[in-house]
Amino acid sequence: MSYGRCFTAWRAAAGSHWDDYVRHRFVQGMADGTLPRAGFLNYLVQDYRFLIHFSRAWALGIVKADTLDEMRACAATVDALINLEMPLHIRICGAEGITPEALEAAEEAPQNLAYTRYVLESGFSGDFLDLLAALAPCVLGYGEIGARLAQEAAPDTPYREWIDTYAGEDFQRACVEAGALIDRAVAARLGDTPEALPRWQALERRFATATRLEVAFWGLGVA
Ligand SMILES: Cc1ncc(C[n+]2csc(CCO)c2C)c(N)n1
Repeated sequence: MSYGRCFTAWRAAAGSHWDDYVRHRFVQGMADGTLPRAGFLNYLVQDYRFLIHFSRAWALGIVKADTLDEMRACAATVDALINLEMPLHIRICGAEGITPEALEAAEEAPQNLAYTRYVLESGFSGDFLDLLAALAPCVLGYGEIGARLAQEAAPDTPYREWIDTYAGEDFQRACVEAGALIDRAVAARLGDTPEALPRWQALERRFATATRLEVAFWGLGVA
């Protein structure tokens, strides 16, 4: 599965941080079923707050966009996050005995603070491309993880629902669209050979930083 030209280049520039993210012990534990449930639940509770901030970050994308096409893509992601992913999270947590009140009351972990505020800050002080570079590892990394685990995971892993969500057609299509949005946005602002510009390295660095923050976030779920 290809998520576009910029993603392919930024992922390569992130070097070993990318593999640390998509092949993290947490991910491998979901694949073989050995990830302890308590760790997964701690991750889920933190992820609830994370998704609220990411909804805000995509909404900031609407503010920072230059064209209706870009605004529409960001608005569609905000809608999917708030009206599809958040209710799913609340349902999965509910099935585990975690009430919406408990989700609301949970204290935000430093790893969560660092990552979500880094992404929001990228958008506040930067432009649309800075924001997209900071947002990209989240969407496209989970797309890559879902697609791989759908092939490699143990048939009886208790994390099958999580894997199927991110491996599924709907989410994979959203990843292809996010990759295409990034490619279009970069081409419109930086032209056809963006790799030659100093700006490109700053975007690569932002992508790599967000990737490192994803690695730290998995740490919330493993002892
Ligand atoms: C720590 C963490 N990283 C990535 C995701 C996945 N994710 C978060 S928002 C979104 C949709 C558009 O950005 C997706 C796919 C997650 N749930 N938690």
